[in-house]
Amino acid sequence: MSDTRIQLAMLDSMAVAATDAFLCRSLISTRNPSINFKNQVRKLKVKSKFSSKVQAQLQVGIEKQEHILSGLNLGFDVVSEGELREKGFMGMRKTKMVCTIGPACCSDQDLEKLALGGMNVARLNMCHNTRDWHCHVIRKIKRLNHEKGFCVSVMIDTEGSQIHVVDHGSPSSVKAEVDSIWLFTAEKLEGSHPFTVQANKGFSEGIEVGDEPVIDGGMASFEVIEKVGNDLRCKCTDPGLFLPRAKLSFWRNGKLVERNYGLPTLSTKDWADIEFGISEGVDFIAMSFVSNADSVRHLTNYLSTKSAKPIKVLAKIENMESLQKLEEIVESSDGIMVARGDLGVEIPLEQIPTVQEVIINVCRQLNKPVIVASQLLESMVEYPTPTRAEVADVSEAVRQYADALMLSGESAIGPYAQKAVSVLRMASSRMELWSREENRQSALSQRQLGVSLSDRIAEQICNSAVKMANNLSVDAIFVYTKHGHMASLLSRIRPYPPIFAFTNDDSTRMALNLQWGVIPLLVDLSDDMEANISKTIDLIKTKGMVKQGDSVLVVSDLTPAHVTSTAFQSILVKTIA
Ligand SMILES: Nc1ncnc2c1ncn2[C@@H]1O[C@H](COP(=O)(O)OP(=O)(O)OP(=O)(O)O)[C@@H](O)[C@H]1O
Ligand SMILES: CC(=O)C(=O)O
Ligand SMILES: [K+]
Ligand SMILES: [Mg+2]
Repeated sequence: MSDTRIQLAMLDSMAVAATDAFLCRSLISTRNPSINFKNQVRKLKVKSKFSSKVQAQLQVGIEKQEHILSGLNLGFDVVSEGELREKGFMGMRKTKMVCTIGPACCSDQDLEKLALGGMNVARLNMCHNTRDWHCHVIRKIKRLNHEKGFCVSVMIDTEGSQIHVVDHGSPSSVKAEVDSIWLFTAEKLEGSHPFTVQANKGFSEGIEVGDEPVIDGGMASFEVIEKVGNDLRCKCTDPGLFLPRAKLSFWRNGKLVERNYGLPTLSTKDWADIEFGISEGVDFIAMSFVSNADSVRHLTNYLSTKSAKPIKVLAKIENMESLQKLEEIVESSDGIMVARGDLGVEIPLEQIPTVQEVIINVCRQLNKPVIVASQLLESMVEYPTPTRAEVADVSEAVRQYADALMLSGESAIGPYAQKAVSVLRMASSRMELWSREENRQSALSQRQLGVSLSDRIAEQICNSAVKMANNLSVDAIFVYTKHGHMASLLSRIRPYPPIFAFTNDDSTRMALNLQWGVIPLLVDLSDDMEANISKTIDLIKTKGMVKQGDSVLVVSDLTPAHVTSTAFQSILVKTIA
């Protein structure tokens, strides 16, 4: 073929592929400046004449590549970049947001709006819907990340073994009146059976006449008046509602009947869901109804052998056993969720706020990210504004320094998902600012974190780094990190400035998404720290995001091959020239 014909053929196929963002990505992922789509096209265009249709297609390709390149050079996601431009370093939101994805927010457009609103992690609750449905959602999110420059991590949440209502004869709620008599059974009933509730198998094991079944931690209460086989005949003592999948707990003499249901933390279905999560490359698995550290370690070990990419395991604290073994569970996990929905079924509601604070503090002490979940803006499942009490609750979680806040039904089934996200965003930004001022003015030292971690050198370096960053009022902290270790140690101290975590590991980037105050950025890093620093500062400068005189504090956990001692680690303060 002649030169021109080869070029023509190349250009034609490029034109077709230009509309395919996948090619753009692969061009970029080579990070090879010689394979620059625009230059290639420009070079070829001058020599050839093409139809306007082909020209237009090429232009789409160029724009797509430039859009992606503009973020990828610095690994910035479009949301963090926009926030930095708009609000400056100190205005960046520190508290992360997790949104449960459900039928009300699963279209491409809905997901994009949530991502634009600041969703850091999308949660898929495997209790609901089909694996196929979840698969579609995960792929949509990954596509959005790739094509539109977002950085949304994916979490699946296991169903776990819990006693709940399977069928109460209605797709919505059913009222239980005082003194009405109900049959609780594990048998599946065909046809209409008023006053009958199907629960899952084994629900009545160890339950006696006189015990009190409680629905959703107090939505309605009953008394067992007769036990026939495995069925319970019950009288309603406190009227209320059965919601779909309502949770069931049993009380005796004012105390929760603690039962070993004989059910494993992970059921056969959960393991199948975990396999699904591995094959779809999720970033987090939230494990429901954890009762000891062994089950967490078991899953972690399993994932380390079965999954090519690291998947973080989050243990959900939602029953009495997990509270009793809190420290060992926190230590064994990669992070924690305060699952207040089920927790409120097992402990008196008035204990939730203090238990939440204890869990958050233990997590910070042991350097694990922590999510506060359930009912944060519950009224927004129905209404477009939250109650004042809900805003106060969200603000309290932010003041307590939770890493992340989670929406459940507010995003999954409510019509006001984006509004709920913006309420979280605004309430957290406001409280972050307030706490910072409050800490500064009253010189209140933040809760002292004791020396508690195995890597004491890195811990002390990060403690000192944050103290310096705060005292010197630097504009940002830059940390260069392989697995996110130093980034999380810095986050743990909750510094005033934001933490820009530069990593060349995509899994690290996605995992850091959950951590307080960390903006994870994907960049090529070398063994040469000086080069890494000047490269990233130059890139940020090129984008006009820093100005002369801004200062950044720099730390790193990257150890060049020729250095063997951790004493290499040091703290630098750079003023932008
Ligand atoms: N994928 C989904 N498909 C349909 N409905 C969903 C989905 N995800 C969530 N929902 C709905 O949103 C509500 C709240 O969601 P969420 O999963 O957070 O609560 P939950 O079921 O109480 O959580 P958990 O079972 O983990 O304690 C659920 O009751 C359910 O009705
Ligand atoms: C989130 C969850 O599982 C709960 O609150 O129970
Ligand atoms: K769940
Ligand atoms: Mg739960």
